[in-house]
Amino acid sequence: MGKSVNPDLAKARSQATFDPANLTNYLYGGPEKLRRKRYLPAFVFKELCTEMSLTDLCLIFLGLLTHVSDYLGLTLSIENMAAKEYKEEGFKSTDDMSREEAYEESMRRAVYTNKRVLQLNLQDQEEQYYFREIFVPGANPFALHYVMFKDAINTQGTEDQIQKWLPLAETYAVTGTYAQTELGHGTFLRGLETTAEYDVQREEFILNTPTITSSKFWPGALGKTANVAILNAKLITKGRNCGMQSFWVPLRHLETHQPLPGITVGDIGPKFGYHTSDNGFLQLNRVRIPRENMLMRYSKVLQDGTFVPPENDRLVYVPMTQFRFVVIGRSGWTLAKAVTVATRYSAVRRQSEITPGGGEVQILDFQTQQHKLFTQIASAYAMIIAAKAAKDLYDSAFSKMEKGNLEDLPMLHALTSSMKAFNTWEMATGVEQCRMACGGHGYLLASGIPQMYTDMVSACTYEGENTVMCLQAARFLNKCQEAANKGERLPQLTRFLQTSRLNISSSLDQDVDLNDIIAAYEFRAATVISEANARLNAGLAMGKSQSEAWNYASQLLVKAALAFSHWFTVRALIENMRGAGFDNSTETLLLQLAKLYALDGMLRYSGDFRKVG
Ligand SMILES: CCCCCCCCCCCCCCCCC/C=C/C(=O)SCCNC(=O)CCNC(=O)[C@H](O)C(C)(C)COP(=O)(O)OP(=O)(O)OC[C@H]1O[C@@H](n2cnc3c(N)ncnc32)[C@H](O)[C@@H]1OP(=O)(O)O
Ligand SMILES: Cc1cc2nc3c(=O)[nH]c(=O)nc-3n(C[C@H](O)[C@H](O)[C@H](O)COP(=O)(O)OP(=O)(O)OC[C@H]3O[C@@H](n4cnc5c(N)ncnc54)[C@H](O)[C@@H]3O)c2cc1C
Repeated sequence: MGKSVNPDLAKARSQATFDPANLTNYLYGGPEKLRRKRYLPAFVFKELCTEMSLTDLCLIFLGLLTHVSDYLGLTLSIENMAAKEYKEEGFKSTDDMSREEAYEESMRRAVYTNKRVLQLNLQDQEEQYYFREIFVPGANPFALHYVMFKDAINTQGTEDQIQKWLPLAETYAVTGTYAQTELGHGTFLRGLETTAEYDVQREEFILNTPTITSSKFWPGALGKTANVAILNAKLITKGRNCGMQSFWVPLRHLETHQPLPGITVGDIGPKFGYHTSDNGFLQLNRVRIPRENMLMRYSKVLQDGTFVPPENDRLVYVPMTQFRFVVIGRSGWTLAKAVTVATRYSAVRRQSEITPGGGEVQILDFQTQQHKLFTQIASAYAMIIAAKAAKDLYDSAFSKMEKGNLEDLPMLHALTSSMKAFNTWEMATGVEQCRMACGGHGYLLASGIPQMYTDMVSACTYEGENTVMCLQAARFLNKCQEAANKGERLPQLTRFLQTSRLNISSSLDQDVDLNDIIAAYEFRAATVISEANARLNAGLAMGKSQSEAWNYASQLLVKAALAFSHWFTVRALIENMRGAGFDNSTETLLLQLAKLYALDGMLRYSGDFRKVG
């Protein structure tokens, strides 16, 4: 079955002034990674789609080779193709299913992909993700298992604990979740009420959710899927509260999957999106676990109940920081998918005339449609590239941390917190703009865009509510501003607070200089951070306490964190586009895209930029 390309789409593509393969290779990390990424889904569909002819498959494969943008769209049609041919009970779209049926269908697909990942020995996390994403396009019931559950074991467990537990997770002998949030507290971790009291006689912890508000509430996979949790609770030993620690807590019987004694678990009910994730609740009624079940990489409880504190009590937060990086990256790719669908649609949708009597035009010809979409294409590239830049910083800092050097932890926390907030808010706005750019058809679930929005917009809340994350980043930025005020040495990432000057050479009648763009964003960030610091100090001068003055300045502090992230993103985009070794035509285009992104940002935040001249 040959798949003919719509002539309007073909025409639009034929006008490209660059070779998409250059970009695709860059975005996916090189030709070999890209080949693997494309091979995996085609391999699976060939295996699954009993009646799909080899010709079809070659067409798919060729289709994947030509246009990355088309790849995503084609993926959706492959999935539909597979929908008819799926070998087992049939591969049905979950759009028309009840929540129960949708969960079961997603679970069926996820279990299939889990088995195949093991049989194919796919070690690389990205390859695993690509393989799964095709088959479980919405929320994957195993998402917590794949990421936070295993990351917590790897980052909080001792070597012995990793040796013991990680193989169980890797082979799905257990299915895990990360249970931290409670009904009464999600943001304020020091307010968590679940207790883990050490019984020195039996060398066990007694886990308890003493109040209704202490019930664990929200963790993914808790409703039905998970049989073990990495659970965060307040450690009490020798009568002393030793703060939040992590514990390996069996929840359900490994054979019968029934809740274990003292455990009450269930699903929290329908949500705005993320329908195929069974977010759940958990109550613990004096459940006992052995002392060895506390994750003791950084802090320990000795047999006699002595608490050995961590070198830094923030190390228990590392799994959240790690996952914020995943969210930062996924935000850009989610927007990339949405704007790919909307742009392809805009090439094939003909509606209205530009010239009366001239016939209906491709809606992509309207300037307003181009503005809606091209700014989002630019934003998707900016977020993907800034996420790579942030991850490079993270990797270098994390390798130092693993050797015990924690000096970069505050910078890392500030960067992940602010970028997670910035990227997810920008993604949410951008995906919604793409949906609306498709008119009525964008409102159809079949377009794929509504689910992208309803699933991923939750990232503005989970992993640290965005406002709270901005305020966390602002703590670091404000400290840096105070140090700058005293002429002290600053961390590399914030030295611009001392050096940024506004000496723009560009004039309005010439093409703007890219260095001027970076300077403008840097100066805007420095100015907003300085203003927030001044507001905080003004609050103190008015006699407010430190916390009251913080609250008094908090709106500006949030703006400071977002201005910092915007600068980091613009700088990463321009510097990576200039240094990526593209051929001239591709580099020219990408720098145009970078300018579009930066100048659109100046228009959207024109108050800031006009204020700083
Ligand atoms: C293409 C390939 C991709 C590969 C893989 C992709 C797969 C996955 C795809 C996507 C799948 C999607 C699945 C998503 C499922 C959803 C999962 C969601 C999980 C969760 O939501 S888990 C729960 C998250 N909860 C939170 O984040 C809670 C937020 N609250 C807090 O962190 C804290 O309460 C606080 C930070 C807000 C406040 O902390 P505290 O009370 O201690 O008070 P302070 O503000 O005074 O902070 C004290 C000092 O500690 C520092 N600090 C705080 N946090 C950290 C940290 N994380 N790291 C380092 N330092 C930290 C503060 O800065 C303070 O220090 P200071 O020096 O005094 O400033
Ligand atoms: C889809 C989804 C999946 C999730 N998965 C998990 C999971 O697997 N495991 C898990 O443990 N948790 C999970 N969560 C819970 C998530 O981590 C929390 O919802 C999140 O941390 C926010 O906490 P909260 O819900 O208590 O909101 P709140 O903190 O109550 O936020 C409500 C409002 O209060 C404001 N606010 C709160 N504190 C401050 C402050 N200090 N300063 C200014 N404003 C403030 C916020 O900005 C927000 O506007 C998930 C949530 C969702 C939506």
